[in-house]
Formats: sequence, structure tokens, C-alpha cells
Amino acid sequence: MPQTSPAPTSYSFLGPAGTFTEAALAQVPEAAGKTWRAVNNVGEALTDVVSGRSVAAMIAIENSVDGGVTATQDALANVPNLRIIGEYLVPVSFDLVARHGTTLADVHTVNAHPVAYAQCRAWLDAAVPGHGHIPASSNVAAAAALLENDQADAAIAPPGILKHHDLAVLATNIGDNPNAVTRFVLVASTSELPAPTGADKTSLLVELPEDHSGALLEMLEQFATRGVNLSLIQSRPIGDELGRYRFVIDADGHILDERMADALLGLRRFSPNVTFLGSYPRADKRLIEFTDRYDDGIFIEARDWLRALIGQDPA
Ligand SMILES: O=C(O)C(=O)Cc1ccccc1
Repeated sequence: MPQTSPAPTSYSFLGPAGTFTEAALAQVPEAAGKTWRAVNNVGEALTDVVSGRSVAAMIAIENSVDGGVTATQDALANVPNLRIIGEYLVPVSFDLVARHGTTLADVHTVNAHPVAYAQCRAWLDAAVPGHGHIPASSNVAAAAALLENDQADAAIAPPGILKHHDLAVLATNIGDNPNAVTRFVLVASTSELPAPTGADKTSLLVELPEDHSGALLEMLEQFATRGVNLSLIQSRPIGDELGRYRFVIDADGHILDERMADALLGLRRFSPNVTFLGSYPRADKRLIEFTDRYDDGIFIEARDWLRALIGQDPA
């Protein structure tokens, strides 16, 4: 009998326990009661998915204060055959923690995940001027390291860290923006599309054709002429030479919406490299608004009209 490997059931997330990424995974009903695998970085999470070790991975993709999580955007560009199947929002706030006995005046070096550090910079500059920063792989790893070595005097950690580590809280709510939110995506290796809900998002990576004036405008026209609104557009260096960029794009709507499908056809004709990262329900469940002339029926009628003109009556 040929051996078939069992379908994966575990979910990977940036660990250890207590991270915001874990809180995002807790929002996924399908993950309840399954094994959760704590990993050290986005690359490891995606490798788990590609290798079939995990059914899906939860990764941070954007923060309302610090912007796109570039490590995630680049990893999604470089690991093929992945699809985003869900989006989740987690409000984030940060505490400064230290080993017992440390006071704020003793703090010279701070462990922190780079995305957390970027969100607490103003507070740190005021309260701990001249401090050094040691990057950590996650918010919880930053705190855990205080008990493993004495390279740093304090760490930026999520509220609730004391449930996981015997540390002292020096300050709470040190984030520069009290309304900070991080957006996470659940990534799987599947070609199955989540069903359209009317409140969907499509994520794409698009490269521009060789340098020519108006190329960016032409890319944007693919969306504008089909009534598709963009909620995110960010450039990232492709990495092979100076001055070459890909665009990370989130567009309102689902690939099964006619206007989005038509925009994708336009992009495919125009761009040397389009990656479809997925269509999935928006975390905020906000229904997509568009004017009547971009309704599915209008696209279908136009296609049927053309077919009739060339003698290919629709069946
Ligand atoms: O999930 C975590 O806790 C992380 O360390 C990643 C992160 C960093 C900063 C804000 C949100 C998520």
C-alpha cells in the first residue's frame, strides 16, 4: 500500500506563548482545539505551511503606527504557492518590564521586537534618553531574554507578560499611539478560495514593466477603470538591483467579483509579474461600496454583447 502522509492539523504562530500573534490565532474558530506551533520568525512559519507541517500560519502584516511589516511582505513575495485565507485585527499596547529590583534609572538597553520598538520610540526617548535597542524575535521573546542573559536591562512586552515570566512592570501603556492596531493574516498552501462575502479584500504583488513614464499610473488605472478601491499600496525593493520595486496592494473586493477579475486581467496584460496572494473576508466586515456601473451584471452583459457581435452567442 502506498504511504500517504496525514493531513497537517497544526497552526504555526510567532511565539512563544503570550504574543499578539497568538491572540490573533485565538480568533480563528478552526484553530480551536488544534496544536499550535510556536515559531521564531515569519520564514519558519511559512516553511511550516509549504512543507505541509502546518495547515496554516498566522503572521503580522501591517501595523497602524509602523506601517507594513516588511519582513512579512518580502517573505510572501519570495515563497511561492501561498494564499492568505483570513485577516484578523489585534489592538496592541506595550509595557516596559525588567528583572526584579531594576528601576527606570537603571535602564540603558532595551530588548524589543523592531515593530514594537518603533511604536514606543517617543516614550523611550523621553523616559530613557540615550538608550540602546537590542532587537528580539517577538514581544514575548524580548521579555524572556531578560531572564536568560543580562545584555538588556528592560524589555518591551505585551500586557499579560507576567502570566508567562517572573518580571516586574516598570511602566504600562508606553506605546506612542493608544489606538494602535496590528493586522494579521492567516496563510495556507491551498488553491481553494474563501467564498465571497461582499466585505472582502484581495492582496496582490505587482511589478511594473521596465522603466517608462506613467507606468505607475497605468497600474493604478487597472483598478480605477473598474471601480476597484485600494486600501493599501506600498513599494518594496525587489532586491536584485537599485531602483526596482514591487508594489504590495490590497484592493477592496474578491477575485470572484467581475470588476476585480477584470482588473486582474488588465494587470496580467500590463505587468511582467503579478502574484495573487488571495481574496478573503475583511476583518472589519465592512461591506465594499461601488457605483452601479461596476456591478457584476454590467460586466457580464458587456461580455455577452461582445460574444453576440462575433457570433459566439452565450450558451
Ligand atoms: O506577535 C507579537 O507579539 C510580535 O512580537 C509581533 C508583533 C510586534 C509588534 C506588534 C504586533 C506584533
